[in-house]
Amino acid sequence: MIEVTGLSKRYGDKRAVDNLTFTVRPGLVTGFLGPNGAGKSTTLRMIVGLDRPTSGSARVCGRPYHELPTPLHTVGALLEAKAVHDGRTAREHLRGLAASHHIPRQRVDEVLAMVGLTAAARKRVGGFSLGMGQRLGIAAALLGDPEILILDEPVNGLDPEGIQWVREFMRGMADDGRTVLVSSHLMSEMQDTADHLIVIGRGRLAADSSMADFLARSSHNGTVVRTPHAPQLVPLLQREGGTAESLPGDASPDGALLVRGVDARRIGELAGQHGLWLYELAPQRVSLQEAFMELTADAVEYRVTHSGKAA
Ligand SMILES: Nc1ncnc2c1ncn2[C@@H]1O[C@H](COP(=O)(O)OP(=O)(O)OP(=O)(O)O)[C@@H](O)[C@H]1O
Repeated sequence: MIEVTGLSKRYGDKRAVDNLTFTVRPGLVTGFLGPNGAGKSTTLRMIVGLDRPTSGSARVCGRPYHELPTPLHTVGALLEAKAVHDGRTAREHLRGLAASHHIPRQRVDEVLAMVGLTAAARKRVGGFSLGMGQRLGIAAALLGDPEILILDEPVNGLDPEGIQWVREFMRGMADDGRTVLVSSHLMSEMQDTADHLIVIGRGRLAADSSMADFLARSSHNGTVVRTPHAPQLVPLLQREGGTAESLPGDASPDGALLVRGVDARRIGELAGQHGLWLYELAPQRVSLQEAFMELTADAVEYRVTHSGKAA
């Protein structure tokens, strides 16, 4: 469990993180999203004690990071590319880390196997591809068999096979009851991976909800309905509290409607009860990208109106 309470960080006049409060629960993959410069990395760095908050607190397993007796056994973090001696091999690098944290040597070979780097254990890290470097970073995070994993952009630069691997790895960790907090710019990737979302904009909390609820709130939701009987169907939908508008850009002779507020099943029932023909009844699957853009655009607009000038 990670508990962030009233967390703020100022750099001079800049509020990089502004009064954030949220909880990251075990057993779930929690996605941490926000536009560039929103304050994600700063927040993650404060959680793992690399940056000091201006105010507020971040606790992992009930304690501030610096009070954890054995931090590597509690939190494993992959933040920005770590400083690694290029001349060392992957195994030497991990053995160094293990030794300084009193972790038995054999754990190094275990984590190398977990991330698929056994064959590269004797290669010098300087010759590693970006993807191998990411795997090595994840191996380092796993050394202490931590309850909590924090991954900042773990799929950056990975090929599709690597992305798939990270996705399955995070799912496995969450299914195992661990807490997984992951930031990513790749919305399609997050949509397939995260159970829960924390979204920030300009350092502030913009959303803290399950993936399903986050998507359900989007105005992009709706059902496309194609019917020659729109004049009869639309009042029926309105009576049920729904709205119907012409589908933008649609030029077909039957005209398509985008219906909101009444689900596809009920639309079909209404049409059937009144003998109205439907040529198409298609619920729209809103993408995380669309829902995210909508939310973060709103946050910016709100701030402009609120203060009277662009913040
Ligand atoms: N050491 C620092 N000194 C001054 N400003 C900083 C410092 N670190 C971060 N910032 C500023 O704080 C804000 C938040 O930065 P941060 O890197 O946390 O955002 P982010 O959401 O991780 O962005 P990105 O997605 O681009 O990585 C930015 O405006 C950034 O310029």
